[in-house]
Amino acid sequence: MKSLDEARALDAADPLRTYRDAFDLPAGEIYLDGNSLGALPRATVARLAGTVRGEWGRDLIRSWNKAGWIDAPARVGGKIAQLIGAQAHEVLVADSTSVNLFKLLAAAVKAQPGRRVILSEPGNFPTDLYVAQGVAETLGAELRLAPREAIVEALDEDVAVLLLTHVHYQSAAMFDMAAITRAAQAKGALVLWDLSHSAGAVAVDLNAANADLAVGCGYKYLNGGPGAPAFLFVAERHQAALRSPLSGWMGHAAPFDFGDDYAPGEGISRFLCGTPPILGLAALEEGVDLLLGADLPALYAKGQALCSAFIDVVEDRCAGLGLTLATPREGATRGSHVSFRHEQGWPIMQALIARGVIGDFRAPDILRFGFTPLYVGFEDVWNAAEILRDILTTGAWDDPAFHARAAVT
Ligand SMILES: Cc1ncc(COP(=O)(O)O)c(C=O)c1O
Ligand SMILES: Nc1ccccc1C(=O)C[C@H](N)C(=O)O
Repeated sequence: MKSLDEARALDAADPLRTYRDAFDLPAGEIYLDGNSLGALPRATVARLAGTVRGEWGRDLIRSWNKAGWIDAPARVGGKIAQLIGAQAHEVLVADSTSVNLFKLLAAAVKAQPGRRVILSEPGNFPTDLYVAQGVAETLGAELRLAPREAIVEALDEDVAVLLLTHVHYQSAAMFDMAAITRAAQAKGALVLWDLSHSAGAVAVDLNAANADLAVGCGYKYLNGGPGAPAFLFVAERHQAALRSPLSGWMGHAAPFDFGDDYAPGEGISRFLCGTPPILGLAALEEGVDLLLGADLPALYAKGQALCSAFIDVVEDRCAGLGLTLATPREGATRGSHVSFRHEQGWPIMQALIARGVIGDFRAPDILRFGFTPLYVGFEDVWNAAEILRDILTTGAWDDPAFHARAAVT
């Protein structure tokens, strides 16, 4: 992409262009952080008002049956299944990604008594590693880390489960899900994929890859809102054997029998724990419905094209200004965000945010830009790169206000 005119022509030809109007985005800003918190769909505002005023306010307790509240985790899970190549009854919305990691890791380790190792890579998203450490401590297992180039060789007969994030949260590098799954299964291990940066961003086909287990966030590309409930996937063939370590009543075979003894529910329902967060589920359903209405192959192609355009324009217009690409160049091997390293990454990102380009910073030196194809366009790409160039060439980032650190990055 060589000019603003070219960017505008690409937007004019974009079949997904009208989706931007489905979001309530602040005027005058370029939002490039949908990989951390997706934008607000306009329909969500009305849906939440209806759920709060009508279902909660008027129908009260009757809404568990009347408004289908009790079925929401399976219903919304079944919709997410369409985005990740799973069958409807293999996906459930529940808890947070961290809690779902705990449930599935513990279930996978417990199901294979002869195997005591959880294998992952250093630099995986922290919660994945922290939860794995907690599971290992709780079950007397061990967390083993191996760099991704050596991950296949690190698989042996001690590994119960391989835990990987499909699209890396910093570099956006994407694993070959089918190949890694095959290699792990050949050694008798299960694989748990964290799809937080994949679902709604890139084509995922869990069933085609013969995947075992997966989890993912609801508040990134699914646009479910801050703290939206997460999802989990358990392949049909594993559902009868795996048991949730969090044996709450909503995962019981007959919660409303109120018996004293736990009996796991049929199928994936056993991975529910407590009462589902209905407001969060309602918001998430709106975000997922919006995605399901879109032409998904076109959506993923646009995400790749936006990222490639940003890489090209930044490398061209910001050449010699201290940025180094930290993301794979090849579109098919990365997710829908782009990272550049710069030794002054933090103040540069604060200066960008002050100019209305909302990305984020990841320690130690990563400037991260998310390109959510439903509401980001090529003109945004061009303008964001131009503002970045201006900040770098003028040195505007070197202001005390931009050096102050915030609690949440
Ligand atoms: C790969 C990955 N896993 C998990 C999470 C978060 O999990 P939780 O929603 O439990 O905070 C994130 C982002 O926060 C993430 O990027
Ligand atoms: N849940 C959050 C709450 C506050 C700030 C960021 C997050 C993120 O989701 C970070 C994201 N997972 C990341 O890839 O960095």
